[in-house]
Order: sequence, then structure tokens, then C-alpha cells
Amino acid sequence: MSAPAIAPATVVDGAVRDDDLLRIEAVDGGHGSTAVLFGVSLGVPRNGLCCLMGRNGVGKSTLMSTIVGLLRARRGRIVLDGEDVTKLKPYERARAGIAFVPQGRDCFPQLTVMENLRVVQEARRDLDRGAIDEALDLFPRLRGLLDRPAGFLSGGQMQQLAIARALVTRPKLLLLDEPTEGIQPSIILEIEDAIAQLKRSAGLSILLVEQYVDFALRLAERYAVMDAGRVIDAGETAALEDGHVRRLLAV
Ligand SMILES: Nc1ncnc2c1ncn2[C@@H]1O[C@H](COP(=O)(O)OP(=O)(O)OP(=O)(O)O)[C@@H](O)[C@H]1O
Repeated sequence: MSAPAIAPATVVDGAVRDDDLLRIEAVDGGHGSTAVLFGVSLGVPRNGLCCLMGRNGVGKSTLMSTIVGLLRARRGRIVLDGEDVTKLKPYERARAGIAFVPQGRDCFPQLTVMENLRVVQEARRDLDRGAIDEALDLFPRLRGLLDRPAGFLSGGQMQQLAIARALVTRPKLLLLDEPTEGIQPSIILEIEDAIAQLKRSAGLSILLVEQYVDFALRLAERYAVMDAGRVIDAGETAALEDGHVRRLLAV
């Protein structure tokens, strides 16, 4: 049987702009022999937030892993602040300014909150102690928990620690994969405040994967919706009609 023809990438209007900090251009990718992403083009504005939405299994986490280099892009380009990072290793992309908070939060459960932060700092000699203080300023709740092992934190506290760990690297781009998942509403508000504050602080752009549509749209300037490994709609949130994204997600 002959291989199926590869469809040309279709770029949805408004998905990516020339001056975006992160430009994902016509990327194909997946897991081993399983193709998941098909010609994905998407941009994250400078000092802005793009929320990426879509039902379970459409490829959002696969795209995040491809951006940080845990999975290889089979076709297309990933450009960060004008630098083509498509072929860089994950640690090289981290040094180029990409930080990732995966689903599941990825902290060391036996280490205390402070040790979790120091591990990141000590792995990177270019980082100074001030970076930890700045990250803690954003999440004051963590200051009272510095000696507590991360495994004894609540889900919301753990999420705050995971974001703080990412910020210790002083990234240009922060990738957040479903930060509200399984978290109580009061802590979701704290996380929303922290993300809003991060956006205001100069130099940070955020790609947020989120199923909680209201949370995502309150924070975002740009949105994109994926279905079956493709971006099917994207644009400025300011121009969104009420209910438009929900209708797409219900497809
Ligand atoms: N390690 C893996 N090996 C093979 N296939 C995988 C692997 N991880 C995910 N997939 C498949 O890739 C597709 C996209 O999954 P992905 O996790 O990227 O979707 P998602 O949109 O992030 O969904 P969710 O919101 O449930 O996390 C799914 O069909 C999934 O089964």
C-alpha cells in the first residue's frame, strides 16, 4: 500500500504573526510512529498570553512536548525570539528561555519547597539567588511552607511551586499545561492573579493549555483551538463573540 499523501499545512488567519515571541510554523509531530500533529501553526505574542484549547486527546500536550524538545518536530519550524530552536536539545531550549510546567506539576516530593527551588538554581550557574525571591514574591503562600516536603503540599500549593520553579530560570516563554486541573476554586483565583501579574512583568510570554475556558479567556490576548492534531480556529480574544469557543469545543 502506498503512503498517504501529506496534506499541505493550512495556517488559520490570526494564529501566528511575524513579531510573535514564539512562532510554531507548520509543525508535524507525534509519539514514535504515531502521528499526532499535522501542520500546526501558532504564535505567542510578546508579553502576552495565548491560550490553547481543545478537547481531550487532540494533541495539546504533544505540542507542548514538541516545543520544549521532548518530542521531535518531523516537519516545520519552531522559532523563539528570532532563533530557530527546532533542532536544539531540551536543555538548550531551556537556556534559550523556554520553561515548561507540565500536567502533573513535576516537583520532587521528598525535597522541601526551598530545596525544589534551589535544585533548579544550582543546576544553572547563570542564575542568582534573587530569582528565587522573585518567584516567591509571586506566591506568598509558599513562603510559609519553605521547609515542607513538596509531597505534603495540596494540589494548588504544588501547582504554585511548579510555576515558581519554572520562573527561577527567568524564562522568556512559560508553557503551562492545565494549571487548574484538580485544584480548588480559591487557589485557582490565586493562580489566575499570579499569571496576570506575570504578564504585566516585562519580558514574559505565556502559552497556556487550559480546559477551563473562562479562566483561559480572562487571561489571554490570543486564543487557538485544536481538533484532531490541527489548529481549527485562532485569533484575538478581544474580537471573540460570546460562546464562539464553547461552540467549537462542543464540536
Ligand atoms: N506516549 C504516547 N505514545 C503514543 N501516543 C500518545 C502518547 N501520549 C499521547 N498519545 C496520543 O497522542 C494523542 C494526543 O494526546 P495529547 O495528550 O497530546 O492530547 P491533549 O489534547 O493534551 O489531551 P489531554 O487534554 O487529555 O491531555 C492522543 O491520541 C494520545 O492517545
